[in-house]
Amino acid sequence: MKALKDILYKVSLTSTIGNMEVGVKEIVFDSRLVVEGSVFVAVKGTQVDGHQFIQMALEKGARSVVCEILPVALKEGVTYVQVIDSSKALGIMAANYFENPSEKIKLVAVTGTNGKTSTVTLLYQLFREMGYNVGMLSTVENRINDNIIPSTHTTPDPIAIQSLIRKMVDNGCTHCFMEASSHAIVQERMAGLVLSGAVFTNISHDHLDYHGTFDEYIKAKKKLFDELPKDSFALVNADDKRGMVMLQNCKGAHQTFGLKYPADFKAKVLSNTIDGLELDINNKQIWFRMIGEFNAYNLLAVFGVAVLLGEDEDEVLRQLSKIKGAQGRFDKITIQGVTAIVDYAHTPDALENVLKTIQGVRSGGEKIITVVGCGGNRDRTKRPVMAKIATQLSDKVILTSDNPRDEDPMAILKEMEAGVNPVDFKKTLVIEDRREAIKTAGVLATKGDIILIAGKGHETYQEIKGVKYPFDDREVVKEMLKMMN
Ligand SMILES: CC(=O)N[C@H]1[C@@H](OP(=O)(O)OP(=O)(O)OC[C@H]2O[C@@H](n3ccc(=O)[nH]c3=O)[C@H](O)[C@@H]2O)O[C@H](CO)[C@@H](O)[C@@H]1O[C@H](C)C(=O)N[C@@H](C)C(=O)N[C@H](CCC(=O)O)C(=O)O
Ligand SMILES: Nc1ncnc2c1ncn2[C@@H]1O[C@H](COP(=O)(O)OP(=O)(O)OP(=O)(O)O)[C@@H](O)[C@H]1O
Ligand SMILES: N[C@H](CCC[C@H](N)C(=O)O)C(=O)O
Ligand SMILES: [Mg+2]
Repeated sequence: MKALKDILYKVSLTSTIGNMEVGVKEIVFDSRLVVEGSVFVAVKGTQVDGHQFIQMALEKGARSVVCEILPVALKEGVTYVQVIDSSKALGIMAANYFENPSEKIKLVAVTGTNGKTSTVTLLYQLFREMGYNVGMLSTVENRINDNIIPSTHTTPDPIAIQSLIRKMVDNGCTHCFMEASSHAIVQERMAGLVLSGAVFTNISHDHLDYHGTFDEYIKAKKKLFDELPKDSFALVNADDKRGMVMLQNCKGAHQTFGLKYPADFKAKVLSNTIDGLELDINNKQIWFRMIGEFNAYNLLAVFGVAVLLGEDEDEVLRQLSKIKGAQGRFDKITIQGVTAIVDYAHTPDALENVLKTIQGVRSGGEKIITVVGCGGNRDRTKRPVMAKIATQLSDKVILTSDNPRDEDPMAILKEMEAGVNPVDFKKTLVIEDRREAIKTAGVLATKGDIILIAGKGHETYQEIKGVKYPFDDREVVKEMLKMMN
């Protein structure tokens, strides 16, 4: 068992009371999960302050406490450690507890509003194809080589991150690709990790419910780059005007990718069809199975990371062209001439990109029918914007439920409807039940039409009032397309 003082190595301490040699069985930040011999870390959360639960943690057998504010009454025999920032301490303690696995692996984090899952999945698939043992932490799933570990967050809590990376190292992984959500960065879930590099995909409207303002949201992303070590790389999208902001004061090697502005990793789109993309990268013409300009960015970011990690350019491009990408991202199902696309676009920017991509690849007068909703308990400001984009860029739109969570689905739909221009009322339907909405799209479609089902991608549930009911857009689409036969 490790001693508390070793687990606190590199943590900024304010004061300590009691025996620092006390053994630590587990690090716990939720009092309900305390086991005998744990150290309880009291974290100020978004809902409650973990300091309230110190007493409960001690009753359940915690032998030491790490906190920002010491309790008024101290318990005999307990070690109390006061720190400046408990969330940060938690990350560093988790790293020490698991013996700093991120120092033994090439760890690359990807941040940005859209494209994180797509980029880390492509990286994971590419490095697997190139014969490496690889780990991945993503919204869809976590992986240690071919072993799948279900994912609960885009970026898990620090204990889960460190324990997963420990397992990766123990299983011989040389690389790990992970998503860094803005929530995770602000909440210090990334603390204690040693990164070989970080990637910035783009930034647009999302999560303002959490960050308050767009500036705060940008700052959250920038924090990842501010904290990069000297021997790492910072690879940013040169075509996103915040790309350069990420690089200000960043100690990592500055690297850029893009299609428009001068960049270290640059490409030209030669063709963009419903079957794939042809890009010119360094005077080599390569065909990829991914669709849409946004995927050109993801592919370039992946190419850049691989080259910066020392891989051979030609080999990377050869292997990348075979790869199929992440689940639920532009997933295409075609039956009887009708194409349905299931996509995780759940932000205005992503929805606009996907619809413009579909417009760009359709060959003639086919209709675009879009089924879309917005999640409950999440950023409300995006609701009217997404409805507006959907109606402006489609021939027919069915507004429906996403994950209503604790909100009234019809109230969410009203907020979406408020964004629809009067001229577009005629093409807009509101159907609360998502299955019915998807099936109605099938009824409205004729041969050649393209149906976009946006917002839930890979998700296999629909969350309503705390219950996750089984629901998979891809399965419902298959039912719908069969029904059309
Ligand atoms: C809003 C948010 O981000 N919350 C995350 C946060 O919880 P919190 O600190 O706010 O929790 P809290 O309920 O206020 O509790 C504060 C502290 O008291 C402790 N506690 C609480 C109750 C008790 O009885 N005893 C006790 O000790 C809690 O364990 C916690 O340490 O820290 C937890 C541990 O890391 C996360 O699990 C939790 O994610 C919640 C479930 C969540 O839904 N998060 C979403 C918004 C999220 O993180 N999403 C991003 C992706 C977003 C995107 O890009 O799309 C992600 O990375 O997944
Ligand atoms: N580089 C990109 N730029 C803009 N849109 C993108 C990009 N890559 C993917 N998208 C669109 O955004 C959607 C979400 O992509 P992805 O899941 O890769 O993003 P993410 O950043 O992981 O999202 P989340 O924060 O929810 O985990 C995709 O379904 C696609 O529609
Ligand atoms: N990681 C994002 C995903 C949103 C996906 C969408 N289907 C929704 O439920 O709003 C979140 O939790 O905000
Ligand atoms: Mg993701």
